[in-house]
Amino acid sequence: MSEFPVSPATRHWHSAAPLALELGQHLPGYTLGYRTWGQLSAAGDNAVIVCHALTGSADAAEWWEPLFGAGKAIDPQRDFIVCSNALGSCYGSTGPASPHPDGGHWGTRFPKLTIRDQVRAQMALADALGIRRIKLVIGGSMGGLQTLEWALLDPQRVESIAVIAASARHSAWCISWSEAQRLSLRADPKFRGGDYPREDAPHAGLGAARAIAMATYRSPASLDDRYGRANGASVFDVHAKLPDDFAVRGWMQHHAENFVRRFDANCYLALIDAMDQHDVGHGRGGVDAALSSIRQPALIVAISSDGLYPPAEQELLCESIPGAHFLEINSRHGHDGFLIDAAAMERSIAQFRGVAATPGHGARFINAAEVATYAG
Ligand SMILES: CC(=O)SCCNC(=O)CCNC(=O)[C@H](O)C(C)(C)COP(=O)(O)OP(=O)(O)OC[C@H]1O[C@@H](n2cnc3c(N)ncnc32)[C@H](O)[C@@H]1OP(=O)(O)O
Ligand SMILES: N[C@@H](CCO)C(=O)O
Repeated sequence: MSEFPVSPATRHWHSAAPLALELGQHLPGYTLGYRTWGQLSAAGDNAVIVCHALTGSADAAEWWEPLFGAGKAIDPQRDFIVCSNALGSCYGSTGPASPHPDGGHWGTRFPKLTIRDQVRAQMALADALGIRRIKLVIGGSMGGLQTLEWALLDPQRVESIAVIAASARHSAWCISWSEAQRLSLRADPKFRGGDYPREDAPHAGLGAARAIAMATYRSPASLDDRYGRANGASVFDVHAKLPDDFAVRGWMQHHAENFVRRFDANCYLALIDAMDQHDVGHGRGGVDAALSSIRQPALIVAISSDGLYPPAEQELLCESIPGAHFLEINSRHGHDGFLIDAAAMERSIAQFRGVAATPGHGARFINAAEVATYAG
């Protein structure tokens, strides 16, 4: 069982069958922590799969609360909703922090994963739950990368996808930020090449990596609104003792300190490595060939201020996936807008699913043909 904060509602499914991994190794059985909401229909055809972001968990109804509920885009009265913790993470699923079959933890023995491996594990869980048709796969950020792979790996079962704040392949920009985080983590002498004792983990390095990531998840306007000099005294932390105790420093330190209590360093590396490997075109004749083979209705959502996966990357997805719809959320919060401003896309997702008439407030909803002329 995980020492990290797994909600009591999380259930655990164990596969005794090994998982052959894309990069050549295998897992000799694995566990996925997962949660469900609603009832699976007798025909097994009303599933919705929710895929979480890098540090998320199976608790989708909590971190994506604005999308969930009666009459909402994701409705437990209509849908059988499944969210599983990603393989490689530490909220109930097998990852580097999990026990190794031969004793101790997997740690540096954990094999290299890809986004496709994570999705294949989720597909096996869907099989075990008796799911025959999936009405929608939806996810943001890492969850969006998984959603694209779901469409390509399980085309017979997946009926539609909603891909949010994601890209066809990880950009050099994203990979460079991952590397800055790896360098910070590895610079902590307590990291010890990944073979750190559980009770003396590299918290300084992991916290620094999270602080770097937090800046990339927001936008200049978002941080300035909250902590900028125009806000006068609020530029300084409420607990400021020194003239340079800027509030934004306090915010970053707070996130760094919180994160090391809820995440494992090797799991973090496993997940960012998997994200950096992401390329839907790999082994499929290139990005355009892969995307143009997607036959399911697709909703591609961009966050207007996302500097990490900028809207141009979602426009590219939309241009290559036949008939895809492009939606831009007006959010000042950058990449994290898909969490912080989730309410702004709820009606549009409902409309895409055919359960609401209008796209709602705070979002533009345009057809693929219009993307070429879309000026932001
Ligand atoms: C088991 C799990 O937790 S995993 C499942 C949930 N987590 C996820 O899905 C991961 C993704 N989540 C996130 O990245 C974030 O939580 C978000 C994006 C959803 C929410 O972001 P926001 O609500 O905007 O929070 P924000 O980044 O402003 O941080 C607020 C925190 O910073 C603190 N803070 C803000 N300014 C300062 C400051 N100057 N000094 C110190 N602390 C500060 C606040 O007190 C608050 O603390 P709290 O979270 O302990 O209550
Ligand atoms: N803030 C989110 C988004 C990362 O893409 C997370 O930590 O999972």
